[in-house]
Amino acid sequence: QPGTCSLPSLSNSHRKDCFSSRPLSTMAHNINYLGQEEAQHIDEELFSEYGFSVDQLMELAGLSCATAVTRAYPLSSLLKSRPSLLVICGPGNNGGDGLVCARHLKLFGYEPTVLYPKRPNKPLFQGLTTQCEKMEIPFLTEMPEAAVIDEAYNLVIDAIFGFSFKGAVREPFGTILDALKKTTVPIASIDIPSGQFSSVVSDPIPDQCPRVSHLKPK
Ligand SMILES: NC(=O)C1=CN([C@@H]2O[C@H](COP(=O)(O)OP(=O)(O)OC[C@H]3O[C@@H](n4cnc5c(N)ncnc54)[C@H](OP(=O)(O)O)[C@@H]3O)[C@@H](O)[C@H]2O)[C@H](O)CC1
Repeated sequence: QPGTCSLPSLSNSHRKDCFSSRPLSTMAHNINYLGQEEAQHIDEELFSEYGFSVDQLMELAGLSCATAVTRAYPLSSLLKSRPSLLVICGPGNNGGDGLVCARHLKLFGYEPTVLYPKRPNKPLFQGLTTQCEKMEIPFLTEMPEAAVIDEAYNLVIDAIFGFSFKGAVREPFGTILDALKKTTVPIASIDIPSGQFSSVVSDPIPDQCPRVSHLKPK
């Protein structure tokens, strides 16, 4: 749902300045999203009943997210001299969506940098990583401090965890989520703010605008 905005959660004026240039009246308010189990069932159905493949859905998800970023944060609206973005990718399919998103954002004229600390040993993710590298998208070796992120990047794309996150967060992602919570640049979350579905994590990444979910609203 590109452009979906939880306005009451906007407490920071800097973040607000960077939000979509579209009028707020065009944004959907009060949408109820699918829960974790429901989302996982739809996922299974798409694979088993409709014959979609993971890479097919991931490519669509990543492209949709990149397109939503171009609408919410057009190049002309960015505050820094370079169109720099930090894409943080987790170890599952949400992270794969992030790699696809980074590739398309580069094609759209942005300068994404990727942090991908835990890489699955699977051809799909290896291929997505190679494609980013071939497009000269830089990969960081460690999570920068919050102040460095605020200084260097216009926007963070949170592709850390989607609907399969559970339990207490394990390293290195605890440190990464803690640093993200201290940043003041906008964070655009792919699918859901990381940590949201956990009954253990009491403060997931703030639910900011835009949340780019490719799951249907209830
Ligand atoms: N529905 C669709 O059309 C599509 C959705 N896609 C995207 O995929 C994610 C869901 O992907 P999935 O791989 O199932 O899960 P996640 O990316 O959310 O996370 C799984 C990895 O996270 C690790 N994990 C889980 N909990 C923790 C924790 N507490 N601390 C640290 N790490 C955690 C987990 O590790 P394990 O060790 O438990 O294996 C996994 O590595 C969905 O949200 C969409 O964004 C696809 O693109 C396909 C289309």
